[in-house]
Amino acid sequence: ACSRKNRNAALHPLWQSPLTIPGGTRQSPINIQWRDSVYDPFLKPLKISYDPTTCLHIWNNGYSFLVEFDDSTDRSIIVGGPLENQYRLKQFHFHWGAINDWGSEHTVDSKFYPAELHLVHWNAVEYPSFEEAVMEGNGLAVIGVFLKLGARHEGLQTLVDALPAVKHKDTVIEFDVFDPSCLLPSCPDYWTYAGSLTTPPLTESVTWIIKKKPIEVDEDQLEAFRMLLFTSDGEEEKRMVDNFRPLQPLMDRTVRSSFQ
Ligand SMILES: COCCCN1C=C(N)c2cc(S(N)(=O)=O)sc2S1(=O)=O
Ligand SMILES: [Zn+2]
Repeated sequence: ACSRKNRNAALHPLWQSPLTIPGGTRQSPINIQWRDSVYDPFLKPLKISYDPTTCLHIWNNGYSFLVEFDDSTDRSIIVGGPLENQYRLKQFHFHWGAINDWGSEHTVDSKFYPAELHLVHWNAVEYPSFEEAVMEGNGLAVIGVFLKLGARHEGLQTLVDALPAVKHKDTVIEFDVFDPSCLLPSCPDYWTYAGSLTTPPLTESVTWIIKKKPIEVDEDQLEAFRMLLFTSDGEEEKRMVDNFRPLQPLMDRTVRSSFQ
């Protein structure tokens, strides 16, 4: 069913139409209707322990910029929350808009934020590799954090200062110490639901953990994201903006909250 909201979502050239995989019953992103979310008292607090020295590099993959981590050991993990196992940090990336009125993938009560951070983790307890975990229903756990316009974020600035070096698609820069927990809000509250990757292969393998509180970044920091390019060096320049997927139908899913 193509709800009114879907028609409003910016249809990005990458998504000629709201792409859903045939038979997809748990696609992401979704609108989180606060009053329809169900408080689950059995949800545990999410425990996050990242080792900043596992940070490897920043990579412009032509869709977003990814900060990738060494996931060969359990040095950077999350556990608890809705998760049965511990999950290893693989990478984090962002989605953002051309202007501040939109840019996030998830919405809350149909409100878009100017950007959204995704911290991608995989279930290394049950699966031998990230590639295999991507194909399994409980293979991935992604923490989503909304970014709102406000004060300058000092932790993010070290990342922003490196972005000019990865302006073009398929450029990489070494980035060897960064603690992504500085990008998380201090409030422990989150929503959680069963969903999918929001970019191809769109596999339905993600336990989403969406933080209720946004972090604040300033206009210059959002503009730094917008000066990245989708295109390689030498190609006609296309600014990397609006790299978010349209909202997908909730179907037979319940969004649970860790808070009342
Ligand atoms: C074998 O690997 C297949 C590629 C999987 N990945 C690529 C993405 N585009 C991607 C998007 C993700 S998102 N936007 O749903 O967090 S997570 C993620 S990912 O897990 O890092
Ligand atoms: Zn993402």
